[in-house]
Amino acid sequence: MSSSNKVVDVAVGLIVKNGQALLAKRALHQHQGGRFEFPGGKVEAGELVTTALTRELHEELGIDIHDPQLVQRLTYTYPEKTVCLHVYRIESFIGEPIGREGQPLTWVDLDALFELNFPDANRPIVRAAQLPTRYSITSDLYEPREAAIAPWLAEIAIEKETDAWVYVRLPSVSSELYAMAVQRLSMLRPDLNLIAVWDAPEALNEIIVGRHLTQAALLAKKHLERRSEREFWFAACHDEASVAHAQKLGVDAIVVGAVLSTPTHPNGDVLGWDGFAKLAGLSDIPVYALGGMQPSNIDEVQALGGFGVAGVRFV
Ligand SMILES: Nc1nc2c([nH]c(=O)n2[C@@H]2O[C@H](COP(=O)(O)OP(=O)(O)OP(=O)(O)O)[C@@H](O)[C@H]2O)c(=O)[nH]1
Ligand SMILES: [Mg+2]
Repeated sequence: MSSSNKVVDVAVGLIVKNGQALLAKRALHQHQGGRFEFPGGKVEAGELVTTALTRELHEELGIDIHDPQLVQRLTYTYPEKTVCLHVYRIESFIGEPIGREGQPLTWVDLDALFELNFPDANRPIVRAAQLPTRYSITSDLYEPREAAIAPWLAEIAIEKETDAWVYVRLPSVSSELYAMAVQRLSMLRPDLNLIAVWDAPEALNEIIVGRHLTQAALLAKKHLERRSEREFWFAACHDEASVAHAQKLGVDAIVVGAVLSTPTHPNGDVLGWDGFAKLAGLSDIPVYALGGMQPSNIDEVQALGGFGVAGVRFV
């Protein structure tokens, strides 16, 4: 293999403060010059990726970072070279960032990142930057009829935190009733980022942020057609084959479980923490842990290579 075929590992910092990300502008003479970038740089031979991240952000910005969280590993082939961007979210650092190499810096609202000119590899980073660390799931209607929507809404209205991402999971209902429930929830709680089941009616596209594939639907899917760049796809994965397929398909994040047994699924197949760590390690995209998870499990989940927690009842 000639050296030009080698994958260049790059440590990339998604530095977030007050809902904004720190960007630099690449110099014109650089690869993908003149475009915005997330600060970072090449991993040196024999260097740990996190060591490279700490070094690069110190060299480029003069800051010392704490507790970087792996978001994704993104491989992209440019005409000139192939890069693997190891993207870490950083919310804690010491020092005020300055462009120590003369590069201009700016803070940009996370949802405005979609509008900017980044290196071609970066589109998935912009989407991943929007993802929450909590993936909330609804309980089902108590029975599959319209009258059950009102009490269901009342529960959700008090249960879900402001701006939560909520997967509307109603396995028992028809698609008409499903659409009605999602529409009414979106009117009652316009702040929520609603995720519909993968085959929900197209009429919901205006009010949802994305769709969720069950593992069976994921495995049956050969292509993923994103309706817009801002449409997020999630998929449930319970084994290695589904984790691999989700990545091949290009979904944005996966929900892996069941990590622990729960009252609602007492006899289901349980991965345990070891099983979760194994699947999370195989994933280059963000992984949510599902099954007996609470927001307080986030540190444990992230220590095992996960990104966030998923669950029906967060307290
Ligand atoms: N830092 C950074 N690099 C990116 C991004 N997206 C992307 O494709 N890259 C690519 O990753 C590669 C390495 O990044 P870099 O040029 O920052 O490397 P570096 O800091 O070590 O710079 P140097 O080699 O000029 O000293 C470049 O080919 C660059 O185009 C991004 O968002 N941030
Ligand atoms: Mg750099």
